[in-house]
Amino acid sequence: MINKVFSAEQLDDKDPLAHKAGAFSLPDNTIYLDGNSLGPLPKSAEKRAVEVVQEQWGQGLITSWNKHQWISLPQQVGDKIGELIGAQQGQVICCDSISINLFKVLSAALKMNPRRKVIATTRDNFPTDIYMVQGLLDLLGEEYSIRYVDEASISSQLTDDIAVLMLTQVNFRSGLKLDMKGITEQAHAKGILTLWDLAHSAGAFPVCLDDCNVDFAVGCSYKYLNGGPGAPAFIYVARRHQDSYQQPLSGWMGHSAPFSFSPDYAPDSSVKQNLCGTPGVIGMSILDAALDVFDDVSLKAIDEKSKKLQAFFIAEAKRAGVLEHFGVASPPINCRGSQLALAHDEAYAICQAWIAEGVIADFRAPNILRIGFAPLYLSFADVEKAVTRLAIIMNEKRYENATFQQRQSVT
Ligand SMILES: Cc1ncc(COP(=O)(O)O)c(C=O)c1O
Ligand SMILES: Nc1c(O)cccc1C(=O)C[C@H](N)C(=O)O
Repeated sequence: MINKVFSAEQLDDKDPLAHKAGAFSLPDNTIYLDGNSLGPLPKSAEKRAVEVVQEQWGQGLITSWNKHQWISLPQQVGDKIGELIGAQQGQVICCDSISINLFKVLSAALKMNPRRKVIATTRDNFPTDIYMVQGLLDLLGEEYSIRYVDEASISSQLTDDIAVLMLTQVNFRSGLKLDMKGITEQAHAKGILTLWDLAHSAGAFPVCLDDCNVDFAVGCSYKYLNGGPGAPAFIYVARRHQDSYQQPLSGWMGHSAPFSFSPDYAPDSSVKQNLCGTPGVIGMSILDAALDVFDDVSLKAIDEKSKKLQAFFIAEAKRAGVLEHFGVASPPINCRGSQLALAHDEAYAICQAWIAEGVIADFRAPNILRIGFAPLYLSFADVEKAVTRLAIIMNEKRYENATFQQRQSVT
């Protein structure tokens, strides 16, 4: 896509998103290739954190539930996220974590497809997705089971005993991006409900939940949405399912009238039913402000820049001889999300050596150096510097004999 006719400087000069880096508080002398794990701090979020703590909580006390609309934040933030994932208003709610939301949606979906007893997913799905199914199956008993389908040929493995097909659109390790529209259509043809995990999709490229006729989706906000560590997750329930949807974590915030304090649970008939207990207002307010970064940019432009950054990385890495040291564990650029996986037996040590040189990427077991490209704050000059530093590490084998933290560390 990019042949080395353009320098990093030229590419940065004509980058329509170049100004966006100014919206983030980024540390000096750090090149951040890990926004696919934890996005950096938007300045708008920093400002809101102070405001929500000092003014809304500190001064407003309990009156802020109404005065600052804390009570409707989950819907307000949900709808803002909805705009980024192709969902019309009233179908997305911000709450809890992906793991908890998976439990809610899976339980509800099984109830909606009662004659079928199988949840299908891929074995290489992110572990929590699989663990949550395993936990649910324990509760449901032997009648229900999990079935693993091969990521490379999902459609041909869809059978009419499957109740729910739970997939992550972008594989957390390889970056493989699944065909949401095609797979959803084929699942529906077999009477299967679909549940998509958008952890590595939301905020990274255009997602079209309504257009793809998806049934349910979940996702997190701490990666490409830059909501901060442990920021609340979200759930999408397609409008056509909201009447029959019933999730089992029947907390008072999902009640149709929580402040009636009735002893009997009566679920809200909207996506709001997914609320369980009191929302984490501080974290959700910070996320609300963080999402403002997307106000004047399109996901199409973000996707286009991501592809250019990735192509530039590959071109530079080839030129500097870096790629000779690695296997490429990701599919081609048009079949992957906003990340690149490079395989090497010493990937952990290489990642730590790169971090020591000011370039933060990820190691993912067993042997993947995972590189995330977040176009809102990453420049072509950053990519060039990152490759230069990786080339020195590889050519001089600087990762050998170094002592690093335990392999249990996060990156
Ligand atoms: C695909 C996917 N699902 C879920 C999670 C995590 O879920 P939770 O937000 O519950 O920690 C991650 C990463 O942390 C992920 O990559
Ligand atoms: N959610 C994370 C966390 O709480 C700590 C460290 C990393 C994470 C992650 O997001 C991991 C990430 N989902 C991944 O794809 O590897």
